[in-house]
Amino acid sequence: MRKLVVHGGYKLQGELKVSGAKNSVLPILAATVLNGGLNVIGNIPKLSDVDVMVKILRAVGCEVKRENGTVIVDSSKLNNHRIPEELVREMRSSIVVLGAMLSRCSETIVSYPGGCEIGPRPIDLHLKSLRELGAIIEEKHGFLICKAQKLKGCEIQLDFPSVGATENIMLAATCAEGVTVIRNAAREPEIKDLEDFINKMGGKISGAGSATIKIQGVKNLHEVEHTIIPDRIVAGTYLAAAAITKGEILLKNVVPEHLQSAIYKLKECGCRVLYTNDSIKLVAPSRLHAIESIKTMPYPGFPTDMQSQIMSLMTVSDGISIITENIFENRYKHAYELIRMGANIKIDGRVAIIKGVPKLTGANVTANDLRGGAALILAGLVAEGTTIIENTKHIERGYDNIEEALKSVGAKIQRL
Ligand SMILES: CC(=O)N[C@H]1[C@@H](OP(=O)(O)OP(=O)(O)OC[C@H]2O[C@@H](n3ccc(=O)[nH]c3=O)[C@H](O)[C@@H]2O)O[C@H](CO)[C@@H](O)[C@@H]1O
Ligand SMILES: C=C(OP(=O)(O)O)C(=O)O
Repeated sequence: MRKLVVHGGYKLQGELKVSGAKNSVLPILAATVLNGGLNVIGNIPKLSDVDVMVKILRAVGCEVKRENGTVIVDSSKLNNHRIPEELVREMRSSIVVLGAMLSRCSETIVSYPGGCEIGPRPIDLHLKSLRELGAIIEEKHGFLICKAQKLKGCEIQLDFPSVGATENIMLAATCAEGVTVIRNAAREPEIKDLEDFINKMGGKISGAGSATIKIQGVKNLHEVEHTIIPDRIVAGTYLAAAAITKGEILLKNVVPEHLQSAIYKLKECGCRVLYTNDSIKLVAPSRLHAIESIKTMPYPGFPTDMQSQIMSLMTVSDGISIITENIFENRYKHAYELIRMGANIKIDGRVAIIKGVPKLTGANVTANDLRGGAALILAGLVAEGTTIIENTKHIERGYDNIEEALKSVGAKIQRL
């Protein structure tokens, strides 16, 4: 099992370029099966989740070439409708291949998806919506056997603005007969990126980024070239890393607009944050202030994917901070690891109360999920002594070489 060793106490200073967004690249790679042709996609991050999605595409018959940061997918020879179970179980977002495959094939078989353990992650909204579009889905022995002769556009009201369900509907409805309208759709920037990608291949989608998305089904799609948007959560993590070490950082290749809720909280804890259209500069204070209330919400609210990292900051802030995790039921496993490093945190259901301490101390800790792992790196950067983080495979799902990035701005961190 791989480990990261972090020697604390070094201020981060310098410039970092942000990689492409995991949560954009995964549904966009799934969308490459739609056109039955060539897809050239740039700004692809090196992530284990991307490796899994590429394996899924190859398993269904796509030809996939990877050259540096570009992936070229030729989906013209799709010849298998069964998605290998071991791949689907490796990550949650593999479920979006369902909508894309149903658009291309009259039948597809997938298992229930896996992913980080951050609480129950049902797919009822995905299945209900796909059924409303006309898919017949049987659930048997952990598999979903899905059939669709011709999907038909319809009006779909989501009970919750689920990111994955919104994407699955967009993918399935792209070539459906007639118009589909999604109400209470997710508004994340990655949804807009998926809309842009599908439209570039000839789809007719409008409204992404708002709560109502309209998809006019089309008969034919063509080849496409696209560049993935920067990862707002990676950007937020780097800003938090600079903040916790009392450092100063300039991020390039970033969309500040996508990070407004995180920037707002970083300012609330005393950081100076300046930005242009595609860069953000953060200057940390000599002591971070506590934040009275952080509540995770669907975009544009504070992202659940930044909750763990902001918690690390709060452990060494001046005062008491309160976090409420509204999206996932069990996303506080990192808190127990932070406590091993000297943090003062009380968890009560969805609420975490963090009393800032003057210092953390290095310890042996375990990354139980992706962002929890990132939070432990941040804590390690400021802790006295050495922190050893085990089980880093989760971190590799979402960060493209995080240790090299942090090293380049002054962190002392190595992989064992
Ligand atoms: C690959 C990707 O884009 N992952 C992101 C996506 O995950 P994902 O798409 O899985 O997240 P959703 O927006 O679907 O989930 C949000 C909430 O809705 C619930 N739910 C969802 C679907 C469903 O059918 N039924 C249901 O009850 C979930 O259990 C959760 O409580 O959005 C999450 C919330 O911003 C982020 O943390 C993930 O990083
Ligand atoms: C929870 C996350 O991802 P996924 O939905 O892919 O598990 C995340 O990116 O923090």
